[in-house]
Amino acid sequence: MSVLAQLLSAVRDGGVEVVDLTAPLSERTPILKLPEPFANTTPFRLREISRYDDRGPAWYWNDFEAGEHVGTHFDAPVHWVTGRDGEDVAQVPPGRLVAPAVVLDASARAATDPDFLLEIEHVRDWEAEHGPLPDGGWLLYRTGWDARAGDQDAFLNADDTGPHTPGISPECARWLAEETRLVGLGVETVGTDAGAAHGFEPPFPCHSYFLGAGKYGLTQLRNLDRLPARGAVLLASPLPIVGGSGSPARVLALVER
Ligand SMILES: O=C(O)C(=O)c1ccccc1S
Ligand SMILES: [Mn+2]
Repeated sequence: MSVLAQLLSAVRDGGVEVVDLTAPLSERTPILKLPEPFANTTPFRLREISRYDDRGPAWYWNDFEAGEHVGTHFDAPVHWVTGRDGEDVAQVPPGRLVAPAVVLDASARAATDPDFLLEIEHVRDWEAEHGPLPDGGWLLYRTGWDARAGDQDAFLNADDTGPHTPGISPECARWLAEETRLVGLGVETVGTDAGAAHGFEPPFPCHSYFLGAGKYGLTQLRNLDRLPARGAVLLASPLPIVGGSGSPARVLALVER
């Protein structure tokens, strides 16, 4: 039996579970809010064209509008100034969209400290227990933040000092981006950087270092608690928007049960 036939058989018999890591996309999907004077993205919105009526008797269809960086979405290198000469989302090689994924669980720390930042030592501790980060793979950073995704205010968790959501320190972001062979970073929060990252050096270090290194980001993931620390295969499916900086994406994980 071919490898692909074995995979399909395993999916059908439950030996391999397909776990959906994608948040539902609707007008209630939380969006990033940048402070003045910066421009902001457009929330997701459906606009009905017809629904089996005189506008179209036998068909239902909609237009939709949304920013590239709304909901569960893919960040391409060109999204950041450090990656301005890199791939746009249509240029990402399809072979890089199927890759191993590991999960680093910091949910307990994030539960007590919404500004928690992952440091190199935390990753080293994870590797000591679970083995090395995967060559050409994704680091999925589990914080439990997906539980807040149904409430924009709770998800962004902002006060008069700005958003407070967990992330990665500049030092750790640089090390992960420039000194490991990861393909990208996936998170549960609204963006790959911590809520306070506008005040870091460099600002938004995960964007700056990962996209500057020709790597990718995935945001607003969910169900990371259903994945093993290592062994899952991640399938990321951004739309190939020509010239685009990213795209809403369906993200699936294959997990052996
Ligand atoms: O890539 C994103 O969705 C994102 O988080 C972002 C977008 C634009 C500006 C800053 C940030 S921090
Ligand atoms: Mn983005």
